[in-house]
Amino acid sequence: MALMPVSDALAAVLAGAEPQPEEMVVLDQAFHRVLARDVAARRTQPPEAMSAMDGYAVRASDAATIDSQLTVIGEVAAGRPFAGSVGTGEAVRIFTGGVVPAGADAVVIQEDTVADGKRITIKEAALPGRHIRRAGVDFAEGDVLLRKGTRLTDRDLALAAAMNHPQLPVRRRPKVAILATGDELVMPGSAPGPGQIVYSNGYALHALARQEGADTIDLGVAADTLDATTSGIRRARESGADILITTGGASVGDHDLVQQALKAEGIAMSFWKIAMRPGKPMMHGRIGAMRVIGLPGNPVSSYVCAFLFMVPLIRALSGRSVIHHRRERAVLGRDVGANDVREDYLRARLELRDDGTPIVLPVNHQDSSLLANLAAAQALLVRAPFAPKAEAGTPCEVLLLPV
Ligand SMILES: Nc1nc2c(c(=O)[nH]1)N[C@H]1C(S)=C(S)[C@@H](COP(=O)(O)OP(=O)(O)OC[C@H]3O[C@@H](n4cnc5c(N)ncnc54)[C@H](O)[C@@H]3O)O[C@H]1N2
Ligand code: MOO
Repeated sequence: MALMPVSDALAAVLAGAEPQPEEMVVLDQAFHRVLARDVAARRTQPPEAMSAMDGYAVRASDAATIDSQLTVIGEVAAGRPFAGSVGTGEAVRIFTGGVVPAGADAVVIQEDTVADGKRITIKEAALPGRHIRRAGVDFAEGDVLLRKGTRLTDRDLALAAAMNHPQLPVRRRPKVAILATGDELVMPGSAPGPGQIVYSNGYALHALARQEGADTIDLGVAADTLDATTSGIRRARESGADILITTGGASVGDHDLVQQALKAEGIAMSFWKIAMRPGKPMMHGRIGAMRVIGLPGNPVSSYVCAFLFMVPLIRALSGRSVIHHRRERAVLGRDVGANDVREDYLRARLELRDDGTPIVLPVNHQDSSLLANLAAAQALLVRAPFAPKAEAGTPCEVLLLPV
C-alpha cells in the first residue's frame, strides 16, 4: 500500500464514528463529561428582584435627598422574604440576596445611612434600581445555556446546579484498550538485561486517552509471537473495547506481527503507512465494531500518532462538537530545511516575543526514539509535504501539546 496523506488517514479513522449512547450522571460525576443534549434552565435566576447589598429597601423618591428620614418597618434576609410592602416614608432592613419587598425600588447601603432605633437618616441619595438585581438578570427559565457536545467545565457544573439540574445527560465514555508488543520490554524499576528496553509508551497513551475522557483497559505487553498478539487482540474484544490501540510491531521486521495478528482476527484494514514523520507505519482498521489503531513502537511515533488520530477519534465517539486539534499560528524561531513527501510534526519549544507572538524553536534532534525531547516540547511544528525551506521569522502552524 502507498503512503496515505495524513488528512485522508484522519478521515478514514473518523469515518462513521458515532457518539456513544447517552447516560445520566449526577453533577459530582459530570466534570469533563460530554453533554448528550442541550440543557435548558429549569428556573429563572434570580427568580425575583434581589438586593446586591446590605442596607435598606426604600422607595427611591422618598430617599432622593440627603437627610430624608424613613421608618424601618421590618427585615428581609436571604431566604426570608418580607410579607408586607414598603409604603411612603418607610424602609425595610435588607441583606445581600434578600428579596426586594413590594413597593421598594432601590436599596440604600447601610454605610450611607445613620440608624437610630426604627428611624434611619439617608446620607446618600437613592437612585431607582440601585443595588437591585432584577429577576432573570442571570438567566430565564427555558434558556439553553449548555449545549450538546460541550465537555463540561468546572463552571458549567455550577451553572447546571443553578439551573436546578441535579444530573445531566452525557455520553458514555469510550473504552480504549491498549496492547503493547515486544519481547524486549521490561517494566520501569526493573533491572533491564542486555538489549532490553524499559516499557514507556503505554504510560503516555493511557494518560492521553483518559485526559480525553476515555476509560482505558491495560492489556499489558504481548510477546513477539502470533499467539500472544492474537490473544491480546481477543482480550480487547472480550473487554468490549471501542478502540484497540496497539503499540510496536507495526513495521516490516520479522518480529513485527501486529498486522498479521489483526488479519488473523478478521480486521478490515483501512490503511497501513502514512505520509508522515514520525509515525509512518501506523495502521488502522476495524474488527467488528472495534476500531483499531496500530501505532508504531518508537516512543515519539507512538505518542504523536495517538495525539493526531486517537484523540480526535475519542472525541468523536464521545460526541464532542469540537474534535479536531486547533492549528495555532506562530513564527519560526530558526531556519528549517525543505521537507520531503512525509508531513512533518517536529517537536518544538515555544517562546513568547515581547509583543506576544509565539516563536517556535524545533529541537535539534528529531529521531523518533528521543523521549526527553518530546517531554520538553510544548508544540508540534507542522510542515506540509514538500514545504520549501523556510527562514526564521516565517509564519508557521503548530499544534499545542497537552500540559
Ligand atoms: N526497513 C524498514 N524499517 C523500518 C521502517 C521502514 O519503513 N522500513 N520504518 C521505521 C519507522 S518510521 C518506525 S516508526 C519503526 C516502527 O517500528 P515498529 O512499530 O515495528 O516498532 P518496534 O520495532 O516494535 O519498536 C521500535 C522501537 O521502539 C521500542 N518500543 C516499542 N514498544 C515500546 C514501548 N511500549 N515502550 C518503549 N519502547 C518501545 C522498541 O524497543 C524499539 O526500540 O520502524 C522503523 N523501521
Ligand atoms: O515513524 Mo518513524 O517515527 O519515522 O521513526
